[in-house]
Amino acid sequence: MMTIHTALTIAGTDPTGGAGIQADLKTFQEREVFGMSVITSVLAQNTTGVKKIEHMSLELIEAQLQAVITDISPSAVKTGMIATPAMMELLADYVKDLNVPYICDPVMIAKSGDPLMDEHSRQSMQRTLIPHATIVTPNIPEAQDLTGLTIQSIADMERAAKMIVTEFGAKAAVVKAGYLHEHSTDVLYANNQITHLHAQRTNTIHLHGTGCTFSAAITAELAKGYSLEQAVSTGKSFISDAISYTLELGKGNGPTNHWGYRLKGLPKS
Ligand SMILES: Nc1ncnc2c1ncn2[C@@H]1O[C@H](COP(=O)(O)OP(=O)(O)O)[C@@H](O)[C@H]1O
Ligand SMILES: Cc1ncc(COP(=O)(O)O)c(N)n1
Repeated sequence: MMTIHTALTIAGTDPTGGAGIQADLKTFQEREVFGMSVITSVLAQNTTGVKKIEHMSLELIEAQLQAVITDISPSAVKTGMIATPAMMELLADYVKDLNVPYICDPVMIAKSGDPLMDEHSRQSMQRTLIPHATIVTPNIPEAQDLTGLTIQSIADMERAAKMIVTEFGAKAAVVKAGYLHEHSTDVLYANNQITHLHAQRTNTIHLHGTGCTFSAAITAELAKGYSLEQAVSTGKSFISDAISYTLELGKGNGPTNHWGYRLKGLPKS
């Protein structure tokens, strides 16, 4: 019988489909992993920014989790936007007990600059979710916030990735280069080793949901049983194509192309 790989995302929503739960599910589907989702916050957002946020109650989040895990067990689990310390406490117990690869995308602010997490949640993330993570996937501002380091170079990214593992207890960390502008070399620290993930930088404003998409692709590959190094390398390739085969949708900073990976080798518009 065919093995079906499954992945669960626990995150907030984006009705325009570029970020959050929607981006995660599209990515899982593209990677041929059966996607499932638990919604923590409903957002009215689009490519121009976040208009309104409503958090789900802890009871509803837990009821969603129970509904999924008592029926279909996920081969890997990912968290994205987790806005409050109470949600983090609840989820930490679940990700620990699930005992499958856990990908923690420490979402703090949207590219539009809108905050997606309470100010006082930042320390909670370190204490609750990060110690259980198979891999943490911060962008530069998130890595700075978590470690207290100033990150301006690849060497700084290496220091931050190592610190997330050695001081906060995650198994691995990949610090993403998006905010650095001069390159898109991400830095992975896993199994006591630094790896640089290079990709051509695309000159575009359409970067809404890049972090969600990248971490969802890593989740899908870990769900299939690939190693951390293989999963992050496929994730990097997937996000690079999603960015370079841009769709130019929306009135602001548009979404990436979740089927870009399938267009490899074809001319870009
Ligand atoms: N302009 C770009 N060209 C190519 N890759 C990019 C570009 N911007 C971001 N990336 C890549 O997209 C992924 C997500 O990074 P980033 O945008 O920093 O995350 P986030 O969405 O969490 O802020 C990383 O692999 C990063 O290197
Ligand atoms: C629900 C949700 N989760 C995460 C992001 C971050 O997206 P970006 O990669 O653009 O910073 C977002 N805009 N919305």
